[in-house]
Amino acid sequence: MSRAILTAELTELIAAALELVLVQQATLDRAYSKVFSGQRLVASDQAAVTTHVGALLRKLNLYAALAHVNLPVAAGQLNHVFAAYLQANQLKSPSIKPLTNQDAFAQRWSLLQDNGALLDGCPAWLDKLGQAQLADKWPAERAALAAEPTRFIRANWLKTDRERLAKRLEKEGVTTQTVRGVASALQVTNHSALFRTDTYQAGWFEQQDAGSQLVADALDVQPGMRVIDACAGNGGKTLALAAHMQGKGRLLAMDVEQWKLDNLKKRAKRAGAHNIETRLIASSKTIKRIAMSADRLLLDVPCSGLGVLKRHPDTKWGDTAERLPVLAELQAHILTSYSRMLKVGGKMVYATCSIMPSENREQVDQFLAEKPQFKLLKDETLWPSLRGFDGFYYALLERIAE
Ligand SMILES: C[S@@+](CC[C@H](N)C(=O)[O-])C[C@H]1O[C@@H](n2cnc3c(N)ncnc32)[C@H](O)[C@@H]1O
Repeated sequence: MSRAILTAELTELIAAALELVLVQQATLDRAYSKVFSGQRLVASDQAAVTTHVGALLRKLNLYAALAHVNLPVAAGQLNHVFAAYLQANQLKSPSIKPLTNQDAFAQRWSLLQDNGALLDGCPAWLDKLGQAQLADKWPAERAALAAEPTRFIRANWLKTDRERLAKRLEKEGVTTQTVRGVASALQVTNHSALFRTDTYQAGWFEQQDAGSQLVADALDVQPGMRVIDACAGNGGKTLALAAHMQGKGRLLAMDVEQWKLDNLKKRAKRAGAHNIETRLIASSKTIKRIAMSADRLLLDVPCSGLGVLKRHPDTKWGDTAERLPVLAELQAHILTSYSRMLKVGGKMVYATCSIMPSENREQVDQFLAEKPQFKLLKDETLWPSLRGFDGFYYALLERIAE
């Protein structure tokens, strides 16, 4: 934990972010942008807010149980949960009273010690799903998903290399270390205001999890190719693909949300990625028009996000469980209908930020059973428990016939 005593100002910001997420159902990103807007906090204070909000949300059910509060947390009970969090982590705030005396609190703790899922901040629906899908593997992943996330950045090869980037960042007070096995990744090792650096403004790096960088690497993109990123979003992986292409060839970034493509364009400009074209998917015709045109195709499909819970713990307390069947249908649809954009001899990656087989290998197997013109070259689940990266899955497939 970053500090033992929280100021009243930080306490207020943390409470405001929690209220936005838990009572008003805002996403965590939205809540942060709202509470930080106009604040001009120093980097360490901003980090303190995100650290505490993240830590509380990762184990919300545990702190709620300690506070004798039921989920979903009602507005009037948020302070009890916050008080339980502070007391459990031996933190103090001038504006929040301890929940109870230490002996009574220790008694509450001791009653929960046998409940592994609760201690890992895992809701019952997720624990059931994880056990059903991952069996013996699940407890280690469940624990890893409750850990504090690591900050990774990707050196933008269009402008620099990893060593030059590390040196320039150090001069701006950002300390880093290289990440073994991920050629473009640096791990940020201090609480620094990354996005306020000149290095960032110059487009030398993007914040991107090391696992996400590996997914982009798996597509084996080369300069001069015709590449499509069909679920590009804000362009995290698009920009990594552009770096592999070194400005040569064409990279088409598509999505169903225009505002995400607009963000992507701004990021591409800063990164110096000039061979990216964006296109909104308005209907199935957008896909049909470019059938069999791509050497490489990335399908980074909408998913549950159950591999990236460290970074987005709010996912556990929203409506993810109810959305799973809808997502499964969408994933199968995208695989089947978007794969037609790939040329014969071309390769595609189907990827998710989930570690659940139902969204991953099972989708790929079902697709291959229906489409013998594709073959699986390899697939991999990036387990959060292994290297501290977020959890991802990718399958590399080749189109072998029309
Ligand atoms: C996992 S996110 C993509 C993340 C992005 N590739 C990155 O690395 O930053 C999935 C994206 O799929 C988009 N999406 C949802 N439905 C879609 C559809 N039917 N066709 C294409 N994209 C879709 C979402 O808007 C979202 O941006």
